[in-house]
Amino acid sequence: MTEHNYPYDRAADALFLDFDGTLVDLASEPGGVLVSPALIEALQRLQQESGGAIAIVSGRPMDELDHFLKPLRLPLAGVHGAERRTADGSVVQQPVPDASHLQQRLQAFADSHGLLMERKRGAVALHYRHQPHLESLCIETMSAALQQEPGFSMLRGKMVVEAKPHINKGDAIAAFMREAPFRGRRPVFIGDDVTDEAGFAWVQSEVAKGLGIKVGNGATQAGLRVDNPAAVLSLLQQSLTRALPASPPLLTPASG
Ligand SMILES: O=P(O)(O)OC[C@H]1O[C@H](O[C@H]2O[C@H](CO)[C@@H](O)[C@H](O)[C@H]2O)[C@H](O)[C@@H](O)[C@@H]1O
Repeated sequence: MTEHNYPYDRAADALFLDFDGTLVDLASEPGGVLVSPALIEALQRLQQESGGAIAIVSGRPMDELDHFLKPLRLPLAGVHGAERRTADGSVVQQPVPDASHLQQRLQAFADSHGLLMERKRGAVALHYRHQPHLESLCIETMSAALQQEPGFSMLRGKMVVEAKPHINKGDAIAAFMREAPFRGRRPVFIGDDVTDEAGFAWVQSEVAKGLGIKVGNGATQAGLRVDNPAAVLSLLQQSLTRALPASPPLLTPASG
């Protein structure tokens, strides 16, 4: 890997990180993810040594991200960008449609099928990890419910189907990139899921000229690929300790 395509340079780049499946391994329940002290330490040092140009961009609400990442207070985008905390600590809430009817309707469906439903501000997630055979039914039910509820987009993730406002992770990263200390840097986004493709598309656009790094298998438009959250942590740790370039084995071309 040459210096030119070095995957992340803390002095010159702005780093955007997805949470589930990227920084932490997926768990059977949303509350069950484990955050290692080594990850907290790496993120803390990166925040200090990158001039604060690091943010988490997640489908989760920001209060959950704060909970899992405590004692860190990082810039955050939650609910796929519907809410953001900027580097100076200001909170920006995007206007979102009222999700209460949708949540009510889906709660009845979830209860009757023993599914887990997550309520978020302006969004709702229907999890079928414990009942994968109900995937099609969940997608059909969400799709039908959204016919009655304009203002939401349907988004499929890992064992989950979500309704969220018409905003995506690309919009959230673009908003950070208009602000200090991100402005003027090259955006690098690391993510693992279909929900991260909008982020890859934006960072690799002609406007942003950045880099997307996909975690794990699956089709992607990201330029590079890394194996799993453990390898992401190694990449973050390497970027703290090594001069350019980092050792190549962690990253491979994503090729589709
Ligand atoms: O954008 P992300 O940070 O990747 O968040 C996406 C969704 O992550 C969570 O669900 C996923 O992780 C759970 C814990 O590992 C897992 O049980 C579930 O099957 C996954 O879909 C979270 O619960 C959602 O709200 C996020 O949108």
